[in-house]
Amino acid sequence: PTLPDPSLTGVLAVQKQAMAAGAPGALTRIDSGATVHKLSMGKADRAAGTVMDADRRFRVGSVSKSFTTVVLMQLVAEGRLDLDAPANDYLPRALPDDRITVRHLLSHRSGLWDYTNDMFYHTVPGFESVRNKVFTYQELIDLSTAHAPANEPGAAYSYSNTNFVVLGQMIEHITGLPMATQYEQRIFKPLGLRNTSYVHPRTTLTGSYARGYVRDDDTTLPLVDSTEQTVSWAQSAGAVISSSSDLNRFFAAVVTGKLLAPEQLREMMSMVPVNADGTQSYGLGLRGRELSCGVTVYGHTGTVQGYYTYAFTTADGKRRMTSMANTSNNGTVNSILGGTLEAAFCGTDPT
Ligand SMILES: CC1(C)S[C@@H]2[C@H](NC(=O)CCCC[C@H](NC(=O)C[NH3+])C(=O)[O-])C(=O)N2[C@H]1C(=O)[O-]
Repeated sequence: PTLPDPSLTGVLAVQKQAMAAGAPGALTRIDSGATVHKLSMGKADRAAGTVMDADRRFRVGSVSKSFTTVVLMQLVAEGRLDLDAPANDYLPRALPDDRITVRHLLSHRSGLWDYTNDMFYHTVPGFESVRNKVFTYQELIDLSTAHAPANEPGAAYSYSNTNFVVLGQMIEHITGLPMATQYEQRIFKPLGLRNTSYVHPRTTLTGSYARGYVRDDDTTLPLVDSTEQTVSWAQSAGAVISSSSDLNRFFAAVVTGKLLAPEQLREMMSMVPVNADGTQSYGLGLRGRELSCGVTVYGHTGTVQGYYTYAFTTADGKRRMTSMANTSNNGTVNSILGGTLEAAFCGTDPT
């Protein structure tokens, strides 16, 4: 089906509402065939008064999970591991349950507890206590396995950062190479993603970037500048830095088979509904969203201190959109920002 034209007034209205709800700034980039739309407003740096623009780099949070999945699925294609084998076959230290498979990890069905539930129970104190910390994968996994699992392996979808920390440890254990090298050699370089990097545990962003501001649980307190952090609490689950143009190029490359062989792409895009009305689904390190105009888009969302991200593409890669608001711990902003999907793919304006 041909898509309605994007509604640029709709994107601007969503961004305006996100700022009214507390975001210092917002950006959106839509690539529709050869046409590019770049829309931004507000501030990239509150203290300096620097205005936002759509080319700035930012922390993408869990959009990183789709990058980690591509590396893992390339290893599957190379015969280095089997999706339905026990994860313990490929790890330096066994998880408590041998029944957890590689596929369970990629689809958030392992039941492994998400250690960030405890780590960030109190948002700003939790963040301040880890922002300069460097964790090993094993330290994070041990934080998780100190808790009972959320479900039996394969029995339910329960999103957990732990799954993609285990996958990062697995990839490094199998290949003997750091994730940074894998991302660079298998994705960033081949696609020419010049605004994308994995600099863990370095805390600084380079080039032109947006600063991020996390809101305190006490919303009467000022925003906290959370731009500089190691993101070591997430690593292969959330530490990639990128830009709207690079994320649009990445997801178009994924769905058009530039990075994965047909079999692995089919597996990655095999979506399972994760909400009551089936409009939200999860495949392997990939989210699916069915929109009001009947189109399903594929990509990932991200929430990291100071940054909300939506990065999605149509199945044929012809239209893709990335939007970002530079605040977090503000659910209203996050759900408002999700309105850029309807504007970009269905041409609708927010109510
Ligand atoms: C499933 C999600 C939403 S959470 C998961 C991951 N982000 C995190 O786990 C960070 C959680 C703490 C973020 C922090 N919140 C608190 O501290 C709350 N007390 C804030 O808002 O700055 C990511 O990214 N994913 C999102 C995703 O996949 O969309």
